[in-house]
Amino acid sequence: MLDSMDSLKARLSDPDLLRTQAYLGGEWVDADSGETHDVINPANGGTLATVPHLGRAEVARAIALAEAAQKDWAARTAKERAGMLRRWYDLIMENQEDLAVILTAEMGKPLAEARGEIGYGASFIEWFAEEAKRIYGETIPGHQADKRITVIKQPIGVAAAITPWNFPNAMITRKAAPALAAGCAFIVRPAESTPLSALALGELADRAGLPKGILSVVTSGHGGASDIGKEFCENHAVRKLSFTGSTAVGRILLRQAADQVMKCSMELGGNAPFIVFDDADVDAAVEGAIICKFRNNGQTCVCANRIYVQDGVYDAFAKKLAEKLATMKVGDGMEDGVAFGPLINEAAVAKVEEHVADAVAKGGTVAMGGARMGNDGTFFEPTIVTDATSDMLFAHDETFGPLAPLFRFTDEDEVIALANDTIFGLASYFYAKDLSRVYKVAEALEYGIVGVNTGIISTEVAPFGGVKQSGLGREGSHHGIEDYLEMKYICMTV
Ligand SMILES: O=CCCCC(=O)O
Repeated sequence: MLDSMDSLKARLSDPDLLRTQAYLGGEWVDADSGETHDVINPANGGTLATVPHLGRAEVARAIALAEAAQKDWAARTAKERAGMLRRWYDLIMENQEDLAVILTAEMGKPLAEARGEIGYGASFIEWFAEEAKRIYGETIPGHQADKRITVIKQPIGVAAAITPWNFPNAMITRKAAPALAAGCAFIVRPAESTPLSALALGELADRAGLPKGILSVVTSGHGGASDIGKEFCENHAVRKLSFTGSTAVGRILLRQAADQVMKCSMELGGNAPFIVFDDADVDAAVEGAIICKFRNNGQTCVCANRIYVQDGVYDAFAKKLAEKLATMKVGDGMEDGVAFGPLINEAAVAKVEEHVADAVAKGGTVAMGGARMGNDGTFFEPTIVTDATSDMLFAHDETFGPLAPLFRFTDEDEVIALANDTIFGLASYFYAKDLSRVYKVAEALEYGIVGVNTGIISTEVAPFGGVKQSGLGREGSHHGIEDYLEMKYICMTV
């Protein structure tokens, strides 16, 4: 059982990957105040490590070091930057198992899923190492006979990021890789519950030879995020902020960043609809729903939050979903065969409980699960609520847990209106076979991402991001590097 630093170290082939100091300008440091905070294993409540609780002063130093290092980094050839990123990628893949163990220990997702996240996270580094060499400019025919116009793209400068606990590796690499490939310096404040994965990435970046100051990992505990967020937003050297997390926090950061007109990328909340039409392959839809609703135990911004099933297949879908879920094991993510780990903390469990109780009070039926499990850890049964209706909390609020509410619908226009009836617009999914329906529905859904006959939409090659209050900007794909670049137009008289 991983419930202490010693037990975690003993499980690693390379215990030096377990870093417990912040990585600031290429050095491993403690907080000026000496304060630390604990990193807890959600599967058993054990303390895995303590890491520094940095304040604004240390973060300001990281920013100054980043600013000092960035111009040299940007002046290197794209090939040089790409080579270093490629070394970082190789080291991550060589250490995939250890990184997955660290990730499972601090976050809870099953080890197989953690291995998948390490591969997914690394894929952004591989991808953007290649994209570094394709930051092309433009020539534009002059507006006068003696004019020549060219457009070049340059790194924006120092980029800062605040990342979430649910993907402690991939949400860092998806931001760091395009930033570094573009020639920016990058500082990340990882979530307070999952700093160890971030620090391990820092260790491997160091081994890959990234120049000092180009990457910093600044850790802090409860309450520290808002201080660090303020430093990121108020420090004039920071020219770009990228955030993945809740819409509520995203709004605060956007307001703060407005004072120095900082470029922002925001990957915020979702409330993904998952629609199963009568003409769908129901078995495929059940498979898709399991992956999409229960990935990371429902704790993913692109997880289905509302499952709409058409009358003709409603009962069959509900039955098959319950049968499949009944075969899947809940437990400590380090154990073999576990499909669903613990939720991240007590508050997460309380939210699922609240959504179940609210649904029951409003006429919903708990067809499966519905309760927390055991006395230790933060485990919750995979849950299905049938007879879900639009007045229930989960219709408008992301549950972020293993609760699948099944809404019944009859008509295509009706379900599109229901699916779009939210302030969010990140991911959506539907299952159908009729080709004209597929086109029509895909176009009508007001979301940045639409999965058609698939429950998995995440890949480094596609632009990930939302519309409405789900965010600004896109991550991944060839578009993902643009957020870290500025265009400069040069007008020349010849
Ligand atoms: O919660 C959001 C993390 C995004 C995970 C993904 O890339 O699929």
